[in-house]
Amino acid sequence: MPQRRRRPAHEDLPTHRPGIHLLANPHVAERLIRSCAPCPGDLVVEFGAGLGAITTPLARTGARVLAIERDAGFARRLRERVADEPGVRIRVDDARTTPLPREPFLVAASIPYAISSTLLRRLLTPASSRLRRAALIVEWGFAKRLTAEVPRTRELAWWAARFDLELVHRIPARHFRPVPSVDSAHLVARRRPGLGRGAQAALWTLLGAAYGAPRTPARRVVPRTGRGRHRLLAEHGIDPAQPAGDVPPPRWASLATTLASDRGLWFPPPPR
Ligand SMILES: C[S@@+](CC[C@H](N)C(=O)[O-])C[C@H]1O[C@@H](n2cnc3c(N)ncnc32)[C@H](O)[C@@H]1O
Repeated sequence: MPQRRRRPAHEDLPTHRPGIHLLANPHVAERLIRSCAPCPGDLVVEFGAGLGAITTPLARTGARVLAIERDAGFARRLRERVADEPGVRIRVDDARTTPLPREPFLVAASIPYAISSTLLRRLLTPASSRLRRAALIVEWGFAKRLTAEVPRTRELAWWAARFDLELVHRIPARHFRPVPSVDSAHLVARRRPGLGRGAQAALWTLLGAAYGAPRTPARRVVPRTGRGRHRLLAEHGIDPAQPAGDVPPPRWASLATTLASDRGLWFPPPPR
């Protein structure tokens, strides 16, 4: 039987909302969802669901979808669009304050540029975050800053040490309606395995020392252990004379794992 064609979400844009750019290319949404890689039953949170350009294909993966949308008008229309998708829950709420799941979760979202930093801080900063993986559409320049080999701030370094941040591809502005003035990026954050509580505490302390005095040689920001600082740093691919602020965060994470196993050291807990 011929299927009725579902109108693309952006064609339903009721009135122009300033600063809101809906995704108009379904291939971009499909690629985003593939990189999020949900299995049936996984919980996927979508922030800023709009009219469902991502929500609808996401629901078809069999994942449980929690769609957060602040605009009640959008949420009402989205509810109609996904009425026959039992796995979708819509919550009218602000992504900056809505409670995050206590169970492990994934994220797939095209997030409003204005709240990108706030939202990523909620997802990536707390050591207690249950986020496993996030596939995001963000502003191009923001994605470049996030994925720099050596980030500019301690917080960005904290994210990059605990998550593999991959800039998958550039998304030209023409794939959105209305067309924004800048391009976007498809970004994926995958939690790096094996960084336990103690290692996270050591990492937070190392980054504090490195970013507090970025021109200081790396050997000076590392606590004394029985093993000799030069050897210890070299084992983790860090040149002891290198400025501490130039060390790529995954190397600090690797060193933190070793320091955490030293019973003579104690590190204050990282942000919860
Ligand atoms: C870039 S659009 C993306 C919409 C849809 N996901 C798409 O790809 O077409 C961002 C969406 O986030 C919503 N939004 C903006 N600020 C929000 C906030 N603080 N909390 C939740 N949703 C928000 C907007 O109403 C809009 O629907």
